[in-house]
Amino acid sequence: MTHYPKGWILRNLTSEEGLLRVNNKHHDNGQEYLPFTDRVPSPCAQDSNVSEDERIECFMAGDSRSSEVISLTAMHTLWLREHNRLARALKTINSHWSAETVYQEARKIVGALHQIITLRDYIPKIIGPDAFNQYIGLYKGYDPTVNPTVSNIFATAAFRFGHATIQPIVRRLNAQYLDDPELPHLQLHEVFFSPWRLIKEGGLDPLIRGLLAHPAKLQVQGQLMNEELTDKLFVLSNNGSLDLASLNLQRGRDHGLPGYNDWREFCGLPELETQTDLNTIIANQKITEKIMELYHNPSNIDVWLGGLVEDFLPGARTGPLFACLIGKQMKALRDGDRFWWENDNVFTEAQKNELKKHSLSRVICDNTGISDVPVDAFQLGKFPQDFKHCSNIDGMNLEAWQEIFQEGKVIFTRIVSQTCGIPHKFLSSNEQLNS
Ligand code: HEM
Repeated sequence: MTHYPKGWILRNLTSEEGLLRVNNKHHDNGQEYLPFTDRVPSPCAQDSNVSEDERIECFMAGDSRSSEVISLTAMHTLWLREHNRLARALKTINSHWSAETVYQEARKIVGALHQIITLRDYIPKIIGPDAFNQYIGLYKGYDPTVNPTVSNIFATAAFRFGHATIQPIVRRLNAQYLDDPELPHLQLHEVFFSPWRLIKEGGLDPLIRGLLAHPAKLQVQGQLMNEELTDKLFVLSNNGSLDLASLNLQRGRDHGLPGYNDWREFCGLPELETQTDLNTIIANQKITEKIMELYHNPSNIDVWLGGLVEDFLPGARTGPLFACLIGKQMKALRDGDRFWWENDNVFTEAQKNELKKHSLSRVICDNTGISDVPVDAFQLGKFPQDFKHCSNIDGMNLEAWQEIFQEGKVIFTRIVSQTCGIPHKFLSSNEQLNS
C-alpha cells in the first residue's frame, strides 16, 4: 500500500473494461455493490433469520477493513461507483482509449478527488483554520526533500483522534431525511462486520442520509469514546469483544512512541510539569486530577490520551498537539508527493479547474439515489433549509479529458479555460497525458 492519499482502497479489482469488479449477485436499486470476498464462508456476521444458503459474505476492497462497519462499507462502495462512473464517461468521450488507459485515468481522478476532499474540505475542520495556516499553508509545489511516509505518531496516536468522534448509534433516514420505521436505529456493535445489513436493509442511501444529517459524536473530556467501542468492539482477528481505547494505548506502547510531553516539545508547545500546568490546556479539573492519579507525572501520559483530551483549538476538533501532528503529516503527504494533483504536469490547468469544482456531495449525487445534499458534506446542516437539490451542486466537466483527433491521430488534448471559456487553448497530448 502507498502512504499517499490516492484512493488506494480501490486497488486490485480491475475488470477488462477498466472498471472495478462489482458484486454480480446483488444490486442497490440498479447501482453497484463491492464484490464479495473469494474466501468463503467468510467470518462476517449473518442475519439470524435466514438460512445458510442466503449468506452475505464480507465485501472485498483494496482495504481489508471495508466491512468493519457498514458506514465505512458505504464509503468504499461510493468510491467504487465513482471510479466506474468516471471510467464509463471517459470511455464515451475517448472511445480509442484502452481498458488500461481508462482504468488509470479514472483512478488518477479518484486519487485527486480524495486529495482535494481530504485537504480542502475535511482537515481544516479538524485542526482549525489557524493550525491549517501554520502547519500546512498554501501549496508551493513538489519538494523532493520532503519525506511523505506516514509517521508512527500519526497512525498510532494523532489520527486516532477519530475514534472519539464516532456515534454509538447508526441512523438510516428516508428521502425526507426522517427516521424510517422500517429501518430502526442500530447500535454500533450491530453493524460490525455485518454487510448483510447494507444489502438487505435499504442499501446505501438511508445510511448516507443518516451520516449527512447527523453530527459526528462531539468529543467531550468526560466521555472520550462511546461504550460500543470500549466494551463491544469486534475485529476479525479476535473472537471476543475488544476495547478500542486500550488497543490504541497498547499499540502506542508496542510501537515505542515517546510520551506526551516529548511530542509537545517536538511541536514547540510548552512542557507541562504539574496538574496546574495541565489545567492550562485541559479545562476539566476532574480529568486532570484523574490523569495525575494514574500517571503521577504529565511526562508519563500516553500521547494518544494526552493529545485527545486537550481543549479544542478555536474552530477545531482537536487540541494544539494533534493539530500540529496532523498538520505536519498532511503537509508532508502533499509536498513530498510528486503526483500531488496540483503539482505541475500532473493535470492540465483545465483539468485542475474542473477537479476543484467537485466535492463529496457531488460524488454522493452521482452515485446514489439521494437527490438533496448539503453543499459541503462535512458541514452539518438541517434538512431542508441547509440542503440543495443535486441539480444545483457543482461538479467537474470531463470534457477537459477529451482528446481531439486530427487525420486519424490523437493530436490535441482540449484545454477548456475556466475564466474566459473561449477561446480554447490546445496543447500536445504528449505533454498532457501522465497516465
Ligand atoms: C466505527 C468506526 C471505527 C472503528 C470500529 C475503528 C476501529 C479500529 C481498529 C480496530 C483499529 C486497529 C487498532 C489496533 O489494533 O491498534 C483502528 C486503527 C486506526 N483507526 Fe480506527 N476505527 C474507526 C474509525 C476511525 C476513524 C473515524 C478514524 C480517523 C478519523 C480512525 C483512525 C484510525 C487510525 C489512523 C488507525 C491506525 C491504522 C494503521 O496504523 O494502520 N478510525 N481503528
